[in-house]
Amino acid sequence: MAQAAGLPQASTASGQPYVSKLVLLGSSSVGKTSLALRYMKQDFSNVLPTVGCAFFTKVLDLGSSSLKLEIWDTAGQEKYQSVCHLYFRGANAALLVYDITRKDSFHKAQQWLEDLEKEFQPGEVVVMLVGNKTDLGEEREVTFQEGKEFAESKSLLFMETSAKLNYQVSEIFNTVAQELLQRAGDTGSSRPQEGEAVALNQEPPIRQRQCCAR
Ligand SMILES: Nc1nc2c(ncn2[C@@H]2O[C@H](COP(=O)(O)OP(=O)(O)OP(=O)(O)O)[C@@H](O)[C@H]2O)c(=O)[nH]1
Repeated sequence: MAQAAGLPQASTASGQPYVSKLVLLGSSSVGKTSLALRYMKQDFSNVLPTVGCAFFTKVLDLGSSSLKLEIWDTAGQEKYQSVCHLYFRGANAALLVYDITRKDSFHKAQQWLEDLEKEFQPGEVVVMLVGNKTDLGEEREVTFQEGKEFAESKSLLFMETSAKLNYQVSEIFNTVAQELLQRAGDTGSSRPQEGEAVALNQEPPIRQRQCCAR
């Protein structure tokens, strides 16, 4: 279904940050909450499964521009699936998270992508595939190459992370934020004019980044 209400837009007045909604999607226990907590609070601890959805905001300073990210951490448990679909309405960006030690979670991330494709027009949302738990390399079931190839085939951004070791966690959010700003037409040299509303869905589909890293 295409977006009806709540079109993904970064509305801003002069001097105000762009505002973008980012949703974390993926199977239960892949580490969505842990990635958000690591990024927001530099913390890693055993967390309880998310019920429904948790919400964080963070203002990123990206050179001459700033972006207010509203991070929506959804519950991965099957029983919350229908609720989670409500949360990704109006999203500007999505992180499709899987656990590199669980093939099933990789397949589930692919299903989430199909759901996003039903909800949004091509290129309307910045999507990054995120393979988490690289610290558990010995138990790996999804190779880096598999993740990268799938991401390339769908023109997604791709990175592997470890929330536990704080490996590439800020990078995933910063890379998505940069992509959002670029799509908002910000060149990094000027702030948007007062009252200007920038639609994030006017740009062509996502470019493949050379950001894949082990
Ligand atoms: N080894 C390792 N464990 C991790 C990592 N990230 C998360 N975990 C652990 O994985 C378990 C699940 O993490 P959560 O962050 O709750 O996962 P979630 O995807 O938010 O789960 P739901 O809320 O059920 O959707 C917890 O025990 C975390 O401590 C990581 O990078 N490495």
